[in-house]
Amino acid sequence: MTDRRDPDRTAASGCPFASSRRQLLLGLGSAAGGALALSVGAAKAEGTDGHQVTDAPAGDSQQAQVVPFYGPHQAGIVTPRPEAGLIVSFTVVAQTRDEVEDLFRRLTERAVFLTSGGKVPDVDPKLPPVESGILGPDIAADALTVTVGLGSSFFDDRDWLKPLKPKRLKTMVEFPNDALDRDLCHGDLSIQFCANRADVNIHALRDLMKNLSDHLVIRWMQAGDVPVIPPKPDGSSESARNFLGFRDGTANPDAGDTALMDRIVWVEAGKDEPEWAKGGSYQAVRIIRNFVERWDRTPLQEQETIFGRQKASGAPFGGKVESDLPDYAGDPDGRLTPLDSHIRLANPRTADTQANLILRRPFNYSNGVTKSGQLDQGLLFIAYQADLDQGFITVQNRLNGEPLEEYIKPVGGGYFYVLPGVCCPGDYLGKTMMETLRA
Ligand SMILES: C=CC1=C(C)c2cc3[nH]c(cc4nc(cc5[nH]c(cc1n2)c(C)c5CCC(=O)O)C(CCC(=O)O)=C4C)c(C)c3C=C
Ligand SMILES: [Fe+2]
Repeated sequence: MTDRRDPDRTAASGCPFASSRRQLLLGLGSAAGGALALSVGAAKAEGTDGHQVTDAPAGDSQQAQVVPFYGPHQAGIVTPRPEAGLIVSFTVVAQTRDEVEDLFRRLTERAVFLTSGGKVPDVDPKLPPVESGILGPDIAADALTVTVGLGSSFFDDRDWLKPLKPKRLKTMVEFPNDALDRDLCHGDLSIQFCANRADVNIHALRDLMKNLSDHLVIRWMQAGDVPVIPPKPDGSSESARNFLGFRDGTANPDAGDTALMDRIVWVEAGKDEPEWAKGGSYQAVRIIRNFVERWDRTPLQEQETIFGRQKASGAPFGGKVESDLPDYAGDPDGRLTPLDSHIRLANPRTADTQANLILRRPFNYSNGVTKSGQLDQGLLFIAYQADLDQGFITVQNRLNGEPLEEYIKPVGGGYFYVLPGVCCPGDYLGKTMMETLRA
């Protein structure tokens, strides 16, 4: 276990987490492996950012799982990915400094309650119930995380905020294979909900909608899920499959590696970003439809060539198991792994392209059927990086024109800046930003 405390924060913040050990997440080999640590009843595990995953005293072990809200970074990024995900994009009505501060304070207050769980207060039956009631009178945390990001328009539409905009935050523009539906794109504020069950995410959303209706209006949303696969008896783990039948998450950077996450995911002090943004991260969201009927009629060999991996095992060509590494240096002409395969374009594994690593946290989605009778299924792609240009945008530009494009169509999404974490009671989301303005 390594102690990688951030000396700046430890000294300056006085926050309780700052002096706690930031252990590696127990048994966490990858983001997918992390999900295992959480779901398979690890009574207590600590993420790379000081978020301890604990079991609360009541409820069954799954429902009682708490991913603490407080920490230098928001939870829901390097913390284990549970089964259900939901991204909601909002238009923010709040305009003035006081209104925006009120939004952040109340959003923080609700997120603290929802992510820790508790009892719904009784109310005079002549009044409307305090909340939806869809989880019953005892709210279980169920590993819920609530991760808040801000879109470019949030800064652009408020003159007083323009000077504080994160350097690389911009409005997502169309890539060549995109067919973006503007009703499914962008937004002032994003909330990523992740939990063991979809109804926990919906409950949290309903709570925020009820309590923050004066500040937030939903623009679009997309839910998804991904099975959490328990580790094998020998301790090894396998990634869940996407709706094209391939294991997805295999080569994701290790979310348990603090130094790596500090380099590729978190905006740190000293980078050319506003000081307030330290501890945050860029979030790229893409709703990518999969043409599954066409895919299911494509020969297996062609499918594998498109991805550059074996479908059954997830192993790279020439390898046996999912965790084997592809050897591109020994295959410069792409005889084994085609140069235009998805994995080779996404990560050519050269010294230079180490700067383009991203942390993926995708979910599969199924939205029923289109008007023309095709299954409307795909990938809710979510990725985090310290530098949006070097990360998602560079990787997507390398993927432009890839053979996989015949089977996928990005239709929505957006870019957001995930706010730094909330250290402790009294702190609130966006406080560093708001205090910069008041200074
Ligand atoms: C711009 C970033 C990426 C988009 C968009 C994207 C879409 C997408 N991916 C799959 C399926 C797989 N992706 C895999 C690996 C992989 N994908 C990206 C990036 C994007 N994918 C990266 C950086 C990597 C890792 C490459 C590496 O380091 O070797 C894989 C292989 C297994 C894995 O490592 O996860 C699959 C399968 C789909 C279906 C999709 C859009 C619908
Ligand atoms: Fe991919």
